[in-house]
Amino acid sequence: MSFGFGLLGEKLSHSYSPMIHNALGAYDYGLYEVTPEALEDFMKNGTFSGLNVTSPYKKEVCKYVELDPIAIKLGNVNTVYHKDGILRGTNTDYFGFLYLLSLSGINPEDKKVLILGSGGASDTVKSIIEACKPKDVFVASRKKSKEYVSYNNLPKDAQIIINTTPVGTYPNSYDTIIDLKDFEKCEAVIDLVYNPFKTPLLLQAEKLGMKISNGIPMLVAQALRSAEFFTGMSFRRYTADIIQELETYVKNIVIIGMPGSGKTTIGKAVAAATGRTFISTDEEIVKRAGRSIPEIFASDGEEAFRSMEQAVLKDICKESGLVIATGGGSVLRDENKDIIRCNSIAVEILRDYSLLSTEGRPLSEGKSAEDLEVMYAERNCHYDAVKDISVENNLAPEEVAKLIIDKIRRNSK
Ligand SMILES: Nc1ncnc2c1ncn2[C@@H]1O[C@H](COP(=O)(O)OP(=O)(O)OP(=O)(O)O)[C@@H](O)[C@H]1O
Ligand SMILES: O=C(O)C1=C[C@@H](O)[C@@H](O)[C@H](O)C1
Ligand SMILES: [Mg+2]
Repeated sequence: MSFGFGLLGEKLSHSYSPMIHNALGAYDYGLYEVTPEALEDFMKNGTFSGLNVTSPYKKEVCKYVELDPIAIKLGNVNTVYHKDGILRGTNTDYFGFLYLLSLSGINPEDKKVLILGSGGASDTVKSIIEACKPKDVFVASRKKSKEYVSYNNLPKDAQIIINTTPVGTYPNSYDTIIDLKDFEKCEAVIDLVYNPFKTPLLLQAEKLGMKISNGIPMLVAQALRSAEFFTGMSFRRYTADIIQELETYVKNIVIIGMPGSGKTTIGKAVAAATGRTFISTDEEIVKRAGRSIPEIFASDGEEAFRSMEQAVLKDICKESGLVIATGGGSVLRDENKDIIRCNSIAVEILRDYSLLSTEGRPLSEGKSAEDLEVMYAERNCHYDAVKDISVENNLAPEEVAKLIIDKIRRNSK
């Protein structure tokens, strides 16, 4: 077996590591999905140049490599590299979490901290949190042991909560591990998950006014530190730029707006200008149902249509890097707002009421410009709750697309 650089783990479809490492232009980096039964052979006989290691192998891999002091202290390895003919193991997650914590402005000193999960990432996080002089640290685990609290008996007065479990990771992007309503004293939530951008846990924390951070800063900082072990070159000065580029690149661009405002037209133009794949949720509903939208409304009613729309949104919005045109009423259901926001930048298309197309659109067909203005007044708060940016659709579609791309770039700075 011959391997270059890459990420070793069991299930890796969610990982942005190849994107980060390949962006450095210094080496080729791939994904090595290996089953537990094949791990020993991979570690002993694979002639790879260097590895990152992720769940569930960070502890297991320790037996195949020469550990440095930080890996010994944490008892887990996320970076494997060759030096002086020896296969060595270190831990750059430590460095990554330190970076995340300082960027987040969350200070654990004198706070009650609850860490969810007891795997490799949990040990790393705990070691850093303990060095910050917290009031108390609790680790929640499904394993029964004196050192852990159980999920049935979590400390409800925790002030900082850190999720180190994979719960909420793509493709199970809508799963959540706890309900923050039970934690009245909680001020800040860190979720090490980075795909989706905002897990349901982070979206809830944001709504409750808590400070939040996802796992992207940690992912990028640990990757660049690993790259130093792989190549002997320094890459840290690129950390902030890569975080920003990654955010813009991986988020979907979701187009929202009134029926007939140009969501599909402009969405296609944005996809053409960026090389992204375009998907229309309405077209997907029609494909799945085998009927047109007016037919679905006529035979099953609006609620049934909205349920089909929600199922389609859930499937599409958890993907990355797409342009997604939604139906005009998709923002009306509260659950859809979170589905749209979890991994996307939302762009609202605004168009003069007199120019809105109404033909074949069950909720606006036959309505005057005045009626449509009333409809917008009723819906405006829903569009506002979801949108990141808005753009007037009063130029050629290609020009409107350029405005959107430009606004997204400026918005992410
Ligand atoms: N910038 C534009 N210039 C010229 N025509 C446009 C522009 N934007 C949209 N249109 C036209 O307006 C009509 C409605 O556009 P489109 O179907 O893209 O709207 P939509 O918001 O996707 O509608 P729905 O709510 O039904 O999904 C189409 O005939 C489209 O060609
Ligand atoms: O999901 C990923 O790509 C990774 C996650 C962490 O385990 C990191 O330690 C690993 O290097 C890469
Ligand atoms: Mg459309």
